[in-house]
Amino acid sequence: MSYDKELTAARKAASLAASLCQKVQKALLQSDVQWKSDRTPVTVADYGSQAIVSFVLERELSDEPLSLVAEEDTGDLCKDSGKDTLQRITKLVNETIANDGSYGACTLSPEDVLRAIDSGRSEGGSFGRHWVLDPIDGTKGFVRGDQYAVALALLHNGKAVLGVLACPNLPLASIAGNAPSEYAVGCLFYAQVGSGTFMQSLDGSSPVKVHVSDIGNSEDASFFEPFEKAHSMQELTSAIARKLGVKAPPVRIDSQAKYGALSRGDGEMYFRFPRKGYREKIWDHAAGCIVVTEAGGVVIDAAGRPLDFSKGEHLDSDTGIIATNRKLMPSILKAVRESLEEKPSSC
Ligand SMILES: Nc1ncnc2c1ncn2[C@@H]1O[C@H](COP(=O)(O)OS(=O)(=O)O)[C@@H](OP(=O)(O)O)[C@H]1O
Ligand SMILES: [Mg+2]
Repeated sequence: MSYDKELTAARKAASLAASLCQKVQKALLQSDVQWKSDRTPVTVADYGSQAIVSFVLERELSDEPLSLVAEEDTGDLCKDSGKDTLQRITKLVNETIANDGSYGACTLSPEDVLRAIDSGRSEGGSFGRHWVLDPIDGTKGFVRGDQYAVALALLHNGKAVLGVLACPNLPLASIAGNAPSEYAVGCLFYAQVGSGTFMQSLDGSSPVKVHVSDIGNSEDASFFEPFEKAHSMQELTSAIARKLGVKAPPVRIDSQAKYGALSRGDGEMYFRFPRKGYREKIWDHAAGCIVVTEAGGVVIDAAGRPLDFSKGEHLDSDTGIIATNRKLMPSILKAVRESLEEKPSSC
């Protein structure tokens, strides 16, 4: 089955959302950042990005009802204190649509923007088609001025069948070895089941097919992990790396830009071990997972199982996530198992 039409719409949606995010990040105002009840930040760009993606998918795929599982909702924007923020988001969304030019004189009202954001309230599940969106993955990185991604995937009967990652600050050339890059930035990765993974620049260069690294000796391999210490146990990942004889220091970058970088061979492994009790969300992995697997890689949990996106908004894995190439996976799983057995149970 082909998802060409859906992929074209997803690339357009993620690219437009990324351009809104770039504009906000360049001149971020203090009032653009708010804190959610789970003590994570949300910005006008997270909301604007979600509204744009929902708008573009509705417009481009109008022959099917949109089911969207997305991170943000309008709870805080509907309060009186959210009115100015909603005006700012509406302006950003309309400017982005006008700049694109393909939707004529279309202008969204604040109510249209609220509706577009709230169309992301679907619960997903194992039947039918569900879009999965993180409008800004790595909001902390976004606020810091670092890496972030717009991550959009389509699930069909519980499986990710296409994924798009827009990474506005990721250099087009390899970031291997954490080397500061003088190259242009702004990458769009996309994959469709059975068709491989491609990367192009966000400003529209011709796509190139990408492939994960084929290094099979872990001593020559390097690994990615979350930038934020609170998102993964760095003492555990360094123990795993020691067992594998990895010499290179960890490459710590925010968001699913890690999956994108891995898919083109900038590094060989991505280790993610949240602390006990944290439940992973499908929008933090669905797009990245298909981008890596279609590039020849593997993404599994620490128990060796493929990620299951069919259970609603959460992944049922609570053991950690590993992405790598096929050659390295067996030795990594062994090192992970041993390191988890040695780990103090308080972690
Ligand atoms: N405690 C904890 N443990 C693990 N993961 C968490 C945790 N808290 C948040 N999150 C989720 O992490 C998303 C950011 O992605 P990363 O962890 O890969 O990036 S980072 O380098 O740490 O910033 C981040 O995505 P966004 O909220 O979209 O930014 C969260 O979904
Ligand atoms: Mg987010």
